[in-house]
Amino acid sequence: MTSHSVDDTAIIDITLTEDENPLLLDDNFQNTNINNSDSSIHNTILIPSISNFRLTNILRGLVFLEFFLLFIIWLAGSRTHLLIDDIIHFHLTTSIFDLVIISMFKLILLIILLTELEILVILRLYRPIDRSSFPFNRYLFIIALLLIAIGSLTFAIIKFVIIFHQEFQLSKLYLSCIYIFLVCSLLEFIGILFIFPYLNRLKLIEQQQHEQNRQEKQVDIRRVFSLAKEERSLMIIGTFFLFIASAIDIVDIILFGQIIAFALKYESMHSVNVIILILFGIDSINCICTFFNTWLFDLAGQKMTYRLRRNIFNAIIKQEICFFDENHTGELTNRLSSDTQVVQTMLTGNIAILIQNFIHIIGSLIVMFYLQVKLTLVLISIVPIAILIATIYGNIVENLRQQFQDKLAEANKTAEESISNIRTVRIFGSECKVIDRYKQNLMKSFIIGKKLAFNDALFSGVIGLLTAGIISVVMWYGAKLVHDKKLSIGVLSSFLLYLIQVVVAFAYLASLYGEFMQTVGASKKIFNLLDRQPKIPSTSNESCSIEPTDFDGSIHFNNVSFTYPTRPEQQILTNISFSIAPGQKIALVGPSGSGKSTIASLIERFYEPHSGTIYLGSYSLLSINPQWLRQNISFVNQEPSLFACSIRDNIAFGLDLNQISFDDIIRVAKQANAHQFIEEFDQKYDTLVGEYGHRLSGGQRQRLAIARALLMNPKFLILDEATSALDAESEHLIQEAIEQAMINRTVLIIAHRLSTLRNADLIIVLDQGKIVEQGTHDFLISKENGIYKNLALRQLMSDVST
Ligand SMILES: Nc1ncnc2c1ncn2[C@@H]1O[C@H](COP(=O)(O)OP(=O)(O)OP(=O)(O)O)[C@@H](O)[C@H]1O
Repeated sequence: MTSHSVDDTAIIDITLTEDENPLLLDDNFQNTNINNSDSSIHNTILIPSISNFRLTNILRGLVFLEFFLLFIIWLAGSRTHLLIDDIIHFHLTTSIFDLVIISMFKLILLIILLTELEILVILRLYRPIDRSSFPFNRYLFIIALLLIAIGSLTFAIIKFVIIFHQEFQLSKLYLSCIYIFLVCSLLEFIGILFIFPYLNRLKLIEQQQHEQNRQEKQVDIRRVFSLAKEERSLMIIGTFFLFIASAIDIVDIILFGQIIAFALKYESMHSVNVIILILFGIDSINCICTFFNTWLFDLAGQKMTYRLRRNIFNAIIKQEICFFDENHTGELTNRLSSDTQVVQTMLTGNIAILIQNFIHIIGSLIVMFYLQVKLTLVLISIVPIAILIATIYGNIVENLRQQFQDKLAEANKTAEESISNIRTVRIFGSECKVIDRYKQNLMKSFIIGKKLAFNDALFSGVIGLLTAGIISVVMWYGAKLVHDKKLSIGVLSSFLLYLIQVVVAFAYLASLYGEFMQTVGASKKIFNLLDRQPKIPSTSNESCSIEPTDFDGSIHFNNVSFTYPTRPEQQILTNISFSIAPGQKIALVGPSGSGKSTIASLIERFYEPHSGTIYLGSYSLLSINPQWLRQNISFVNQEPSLFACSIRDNIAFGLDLNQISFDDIIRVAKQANAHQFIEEFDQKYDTLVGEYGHRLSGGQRQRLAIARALLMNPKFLILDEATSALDAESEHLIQEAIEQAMINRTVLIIAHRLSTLRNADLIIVLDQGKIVEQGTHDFLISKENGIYKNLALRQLMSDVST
């Protein structure tokens, strides 16, 4: 495989055998260019957004530079016989041939592994399920890369330590080789540590390319941090206090060491007293700084979450109706509650811990180098191994944690569904069934939870063991130095306290990694929501801003066909054409599922037709301001849902309470025959209706919904089965109200009770999404074998039998 660039485009050439090539199986893969040549197939994948300045290329360049420099210095610095001498009489302290050889192998291995890893990640993206095509896991590649980097760094440190303490002088060229090798090994190690986030980023870029129609922005670290952009100043001031507090932690240890040193001298307590006083003084400052940094970071967190939740809610509410068909309510509310919480914890709480531990590590290492160079070098040579183990294990735990969250979310969905449908559950006596279903789903999360508990404990154990190991090694070496009279006990004590601080800080950082990955996951979901542009706008924009002042209530359907996006294979409406003249009363009838409510949804622009046009007056529905549309077209749907507030607020829901008088509310309630039952309640119009209006009867809910629609004073009124839940008396009263409300407006009624449609100007009969008959009641009833006539007869017979 080779990698090169064309303008801003990176092309990755992949040579695979026919069996191995997963891309060949993917019909949808657009940018694959396949050239057959004998037994191998040469594919070119075009990836426009992968920069040449990517981490893998920087690492490739670095190992190449390292080898090149070492090789040149080795060649230039040795005369031919010395060059051979360096190989034949190789010795760790005097030869540099080993560095050249290691860097050469490193060059070969790193280039192969990095390249293979990149291919693996990119290919897997296109065949995420077919794991059998990939014999190697990407983690294996990463482990191999890390082992190489750690091996090289450890070798560099050992060689550095050994030659640094030998008696004889080494040439400058020789020393420069050691320095180059050490610095490059360190940079390579750091670079490889970043390979995980890099690969995730690469994956994101690829996903973006692959799903071009989805407007997902790349979630990188910078973007996650941009969430707390407005709280930057609070966090900067907080960091200032944090910096002082952390610096005091470091100074504290110097003072502890001095106290031990003075105490060991058995002299007067004066010096100890002075140091104790200083210690108390600076620790008091430390407490004040800790108060300020905790307060400022927490405040920033609260502000950020407040803003983020508001923005997410705005984004959710503006989405088109189809979005809500596709997404579960529980998942969306989860974005608002737990995902924002995860981001808050990371961006404010954990950032403070990160900065504090970082300062502890850097500050402690500086002081440790100052106190004892050799001992610090021993520590530094062990720490990378500890980081490697902690990182690998941290990833395993993190994967489990992710699985646990997913399973728990599934269980929550079941619980939420059962609770919100509790009446249906009770009617069918299905309590045991839903309890069992919840238990089964919960069990799945519990099984992973058990593994997680074990692995969490093991992780703590591993970290503890590593800590103990590092402390033991450094203690042993420190004790040896004290024994050899090369180090004082006071310095060793301070050194050990610093050591503990460094090790604890590393342990914290290792545990933060998992949380950070969780934050990236949560932020990705948040950004997907924030970035998502509704496919149907809910407010006006350039394409839909018309507010027809001359709208007379007429509507025209011209060859409209439609399928629901969530069920694209089922055609719901086919070539529907009809016109509703101003002030007409039109009825839609037909068997259940024939598409009547769908027509109403299209007029409300909940969905858009796949072909054909709907006109309001002389304007296409798509060009009209959606807010204007909702003010002029009211819709009372089959299952009117109310909000958990007062009757008055429910009736006034679509309008600003300051713009309407209480008299208006009473007037429409009277029109909808709701006034009488409202007056019978103790608190009348202030009566609370409960969640979804469950404290009212079905008929009462419908009458309130009609009153709510009438208050909007719409030019066009849609009544979808609006009288279905009423008894004969109420239905009669409602019919009267509707007759009244129809004056000066156009009405579209969708009703099964054909007897209520006698006075309709036009009845449109639908069957399987097509208009099969239309005309007045008398016309349709006179048709031999007509669908309407059959429906009417069937209804008449069932009315007689009941
Ligand atoms: N949100 C949706 N997503 C996918 N399919 C839907 C959706 N809403 C309705 N459908 C399907 O569209 C078809 C027409 O439904 P619609 O509600 O328009 O029928 P209807 O004539 O009003 O029926 P009814 O008289 O029983 O209310 C049905 O097959 C239904 O399953």
